[in-house]
Amino acid sequence: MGHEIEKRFPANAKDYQLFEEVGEGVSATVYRALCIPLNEEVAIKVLDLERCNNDLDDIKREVQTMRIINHPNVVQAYCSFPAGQKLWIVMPYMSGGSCLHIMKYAHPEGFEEPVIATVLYEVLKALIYLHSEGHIHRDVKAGNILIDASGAVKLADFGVAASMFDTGDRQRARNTFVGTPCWMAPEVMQQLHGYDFKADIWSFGITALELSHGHAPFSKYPPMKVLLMTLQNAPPGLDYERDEKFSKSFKKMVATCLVKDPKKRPSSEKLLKHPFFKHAHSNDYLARAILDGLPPLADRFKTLKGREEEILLQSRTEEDKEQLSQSQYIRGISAWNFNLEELKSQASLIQEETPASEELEVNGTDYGVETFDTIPSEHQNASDEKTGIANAVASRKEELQDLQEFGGLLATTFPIHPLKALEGFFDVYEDDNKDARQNRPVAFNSDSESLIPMQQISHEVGSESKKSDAENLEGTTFSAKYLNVPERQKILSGSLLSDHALLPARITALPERDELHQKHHSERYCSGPLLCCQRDSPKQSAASVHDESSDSRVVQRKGRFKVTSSDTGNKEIALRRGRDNDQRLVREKGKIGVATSANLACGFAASATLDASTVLPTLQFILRQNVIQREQIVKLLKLVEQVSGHHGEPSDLGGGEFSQPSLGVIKERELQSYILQLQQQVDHLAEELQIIKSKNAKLERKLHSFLKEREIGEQESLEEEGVSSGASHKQTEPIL
Ligand SMILES: Nc1ncnc2c1ncn2[C@@H]1O[C@H](COP(=O)(O)OP(=O)(O)OP(=O)(O)O)[C@@H](O)[C@H]1O
Repeated sequence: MGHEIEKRFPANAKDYQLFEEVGEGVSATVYRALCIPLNEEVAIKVLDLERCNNDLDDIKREVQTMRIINHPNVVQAYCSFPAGQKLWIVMPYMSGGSCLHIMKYAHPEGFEEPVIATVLYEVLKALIYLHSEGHIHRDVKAGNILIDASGAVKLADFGVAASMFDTGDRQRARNTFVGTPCWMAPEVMQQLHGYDFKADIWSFGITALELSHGHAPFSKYPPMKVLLMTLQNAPPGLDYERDEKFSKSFKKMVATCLVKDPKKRPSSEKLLKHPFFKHAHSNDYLARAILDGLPPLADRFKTLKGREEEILLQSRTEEDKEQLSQSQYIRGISAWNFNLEELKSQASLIQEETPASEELEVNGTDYGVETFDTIPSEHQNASDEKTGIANAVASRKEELQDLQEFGGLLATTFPIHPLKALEGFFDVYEDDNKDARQNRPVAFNSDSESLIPMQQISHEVGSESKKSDAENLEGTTFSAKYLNVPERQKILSGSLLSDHALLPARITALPERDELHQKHHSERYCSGPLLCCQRDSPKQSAASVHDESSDSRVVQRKGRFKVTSSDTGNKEIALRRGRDNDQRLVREKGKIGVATSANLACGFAASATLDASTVLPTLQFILRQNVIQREQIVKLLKLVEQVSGHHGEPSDLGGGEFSQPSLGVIKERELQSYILQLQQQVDHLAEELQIIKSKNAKLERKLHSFLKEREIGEQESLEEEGVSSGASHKQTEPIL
């Protein structure tokens, strides 16, 4: 089927006519469009690769997953191709839009139970399919549940999906922090033991609550607070009194999904057997119940955006951060940004006012109640105070130094020209920008590697950028506020694709809106990768709109971490959501580059040329890198914990000062996580070995039966020959 689709849908931008914008995510804008040769309405997701903060791995994975999946409840990609600096993904047009948009537009208090049962039933079928195929969706939420005109429900957005069959580095990437905080399972947040498809079951439970109330639990809180609440509160659920309009079986179904221990959550298959889903209705019912009377999707989308902008304007004057978060939620972008100062205040908010309203969301019956106020006794040991402070200072210094060293270690590369890096991956690679490329200082030869070391690039590019790259490589520093950096730097939880990046492609001209976005760009809340970036002044940000080279400020990227530099000489490091924080060294034609693991998975030729002597150092390099990355992540997480005032280790310093776990504890944790990592690697190798062994056994059996068959065949033909020669012999005998 996939092949037929690819054949049917042309992979060329000129065969499509873009109409209105119908959706916007962190990384993409979605348009209604017409496939001209087929006269078929489609949706086109347009990603700006040059400006996209997403790893190319993520994009490739998204496209790859969308292409191979084939299920009525999952949005499949018809085809994908680059168009200019953008990547277009052509897919079925779901004219009802997302459940989130329908809800925000017409059902702000949530849907009725039969509607919820119907939607969730279909989503669960999608999850059963995905899980059976080895995929974890990792971003199940109302915003990713799409409905078409006939009421058919499909799960969309594979931007952060992972494969259970990933091995090695990719598999370890499942220890990463991916998803959207409100819907994110605790084990995904903790990153301790990795996670599996049960993470989707948690998100499914949260989505059930979202559809019931019109918003996800904790959605009005900033991300850091959401993380802490999810980890420390009892799981949210339907309240037996407050949610009395909902049936007991619904409440129970939600409660089975929202169990903190993933092992105790049911599989998607098992969940489908829950009595609640007996209340599911047909697609027709759904269309009648929630789509009848709604204006066209593009109009609804415009209205919702308008509302968001109003809130955005208000929040600018009132500094109402929660409203900002809510405004993004309304539009369907679970996108937030926050700075470390804010984290501190958020953390204090949590301590000061654990909200009664959230307690109501707790399924008080089944779960032990853990609260933020509960301080383990070891935290209260006053004698640790002095040591704690000394350790805090020493450790902070050490961390700062380590982080700086880490910055130096980031002399790894990122595809400077994403389209080129993706060449051969999409259905068609249009090198339609050759001229521009020739004039541009990029580090690609026509047939060369897509990935070249940054140092090398800095030699090859023009002198301007040579200088700045060299500077950046030399003097990379961290710039988080509490590490003595300017306040204007912010952390974004999100892969932010700035709106203005897509302005030229926009069909719907909304000058006021665009102006607004330029004006407030720096304050938009974005979801996706955690990203610490420069908070540009409106002037700077406007300049960056037109400055094609602005991306060149990114001088180093390494998984979650991105080191950038600005013209003013400020250096910054970006902390990005590590959808895939692994990188691999690729040797090809004598050059060394660092490629993300999916590059290899996608069959880049480089890996094929490796020989045994290059593999070993490469693997050692990867291992070292991973260990370093992991350590840095753990450190940064700890720093965030300190800022928030919450950590699980001794020394509550009181007096509003940061608490600081002792150096020994930190080292111990690091070692533990390292051991864990090694264990996982060993497990994996064992798994892989097992798979190879069973493949071998299969092949041996096949070979054996083949040889046997051949032997039998030979024997038979010999016998036949013997018989016939015997017969002829017999015949000739009398003659002789
Ligand atoms: N096939 C489609 N038909 C109609 N609308 C769509 C379609 N695909 C996506 N949309 C709309 O566009 C929005 C953004 O799309 P999508 O979620 O794929 O982008 P994204 O950048 O990956 O989002 P996210 O912020 O969740 O990472 C969706 O929430 C939905 O409202």
